[in-house]
Amino acid sequence: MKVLIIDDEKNICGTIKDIVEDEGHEADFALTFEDGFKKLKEEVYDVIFLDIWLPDRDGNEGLKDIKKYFPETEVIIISGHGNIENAVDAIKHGAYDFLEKPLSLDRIILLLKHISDKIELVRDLKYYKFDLLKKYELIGVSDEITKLKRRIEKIAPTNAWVLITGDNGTGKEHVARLIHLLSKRSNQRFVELNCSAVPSELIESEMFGYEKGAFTGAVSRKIGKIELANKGTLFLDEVGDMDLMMQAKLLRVLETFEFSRLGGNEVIRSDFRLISATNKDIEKEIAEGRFREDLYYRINVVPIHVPPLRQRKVDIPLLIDHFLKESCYNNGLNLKEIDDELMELFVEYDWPGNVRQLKNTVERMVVLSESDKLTVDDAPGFLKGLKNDDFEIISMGLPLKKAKEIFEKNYIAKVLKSTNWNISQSAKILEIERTYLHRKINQFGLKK
Ligand SMILES: Nc1ncnc2c1ncn2[C@@H]1O[C@H](COP(=O)(O)OP(=O)(O)OP(=O)(O)O)[C@@H](O)[C@H]1O
Repeated sequence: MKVLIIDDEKNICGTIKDIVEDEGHEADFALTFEDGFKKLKEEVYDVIFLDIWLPDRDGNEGLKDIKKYFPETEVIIISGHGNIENAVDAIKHGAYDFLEKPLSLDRIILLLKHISDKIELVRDLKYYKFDLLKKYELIGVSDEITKLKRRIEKIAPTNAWVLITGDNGTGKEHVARLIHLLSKRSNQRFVELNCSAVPSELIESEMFGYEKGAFTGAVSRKIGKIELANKGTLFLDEVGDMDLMMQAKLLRVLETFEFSRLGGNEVIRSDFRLISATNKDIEKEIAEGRFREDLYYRINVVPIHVPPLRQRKVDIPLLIDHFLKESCYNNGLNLKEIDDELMELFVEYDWPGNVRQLKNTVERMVVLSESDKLTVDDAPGFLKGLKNDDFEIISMGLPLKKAKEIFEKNYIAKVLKSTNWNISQSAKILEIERTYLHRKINQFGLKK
């Protein structure tokens, strides 16, 4: 650490400087506030020992200036005997602690140790947060993703409740975690409850927790997710799958922020920010009587829609690049590349399982392939369209003409492969003219 001592008594400066240096830190001193403030503008100091009685500036006023311009620097006030009230006041204005004259060697050492631990902790936390922000960065340059990023940046620092919609694997949880990380609650917990993975009889105890003996098997108290999310973010994934009885119970908590653990009487308050996600069309669920309209209006303050990957194909190469780097790094492998032909296949495909399917496909190929350059040969069948189930490549949502074309291309490729590219034989099987087959081969860009 770098320490500055501001005191008009030279021997006090000298004593503290020696102790600080003995503890392995760097120290410097100034005999006037003006001189000290000048040094602060020139160097970054972690700690300042500041005399409360200085000839050129009242210590408390000086403290306010320091905290205003250098808020991260910790200030320890040095007060004379009988000045404790002033020192206490200084703590209210942001001083870390105070030292009384005559100075105690042990106390200075202890204060230095506490501040250095604190700085290390803050630094670790910053690195940890930086890692998390990198992990949950939204990869993509499409208009859709750019708009999404802008919306997230705008709403994340507010306390507004968010409902994220989108198909499976589009990145709804990814977005929810990013909102939390960019929010003022990011130092608190992000608590996830998947409403579809938990059987409905268990969901209540997961949500509210229970007291010991609340039911058979409740051998000790369990804190529920709502309570755990106090001061943080509660993420209700697949909220559209929740049954009507649970919806009523949830709505009550969302209106009052109060609940009790199962089998308990104590009323517990929890201050959480709610982010929900669903792949269902909630308005349709409401129309069909499976979702409460009042609950929908509560949870859907800010709607966020994550579009399917097939509507933002320009993002595919970037996502591939990101997942390649990530999975090579995670598996301790050299960085692998994808050749142009394979990249074309990736971009052409419609990814019904969205980003998750793309990520899993890249990971699988990285792990299974021996070479550092991934080619069409490494691609799974559904990408090559050469597997038995040719229909697998025809994703839902395609116009019939496009679907027919994909089928035609794959079927012809398959027949050609089965005859080892004997054109006459293939044309016979397909019951078409050889010239027509040649035209199709050219049209689809088929290669042996
Ligand atoms: N834009 C993106 N950039 C980087 N990674 C992404 C992006 N979108 C999704 N992912 C990654 O893809 C995977 C699937 O995303 P996620 O689990 O958030 O989807 P989901 O919509 O919540 O899925 P489900 O509906 O099945 O719960 C995750 O590993 C996620 O980190």
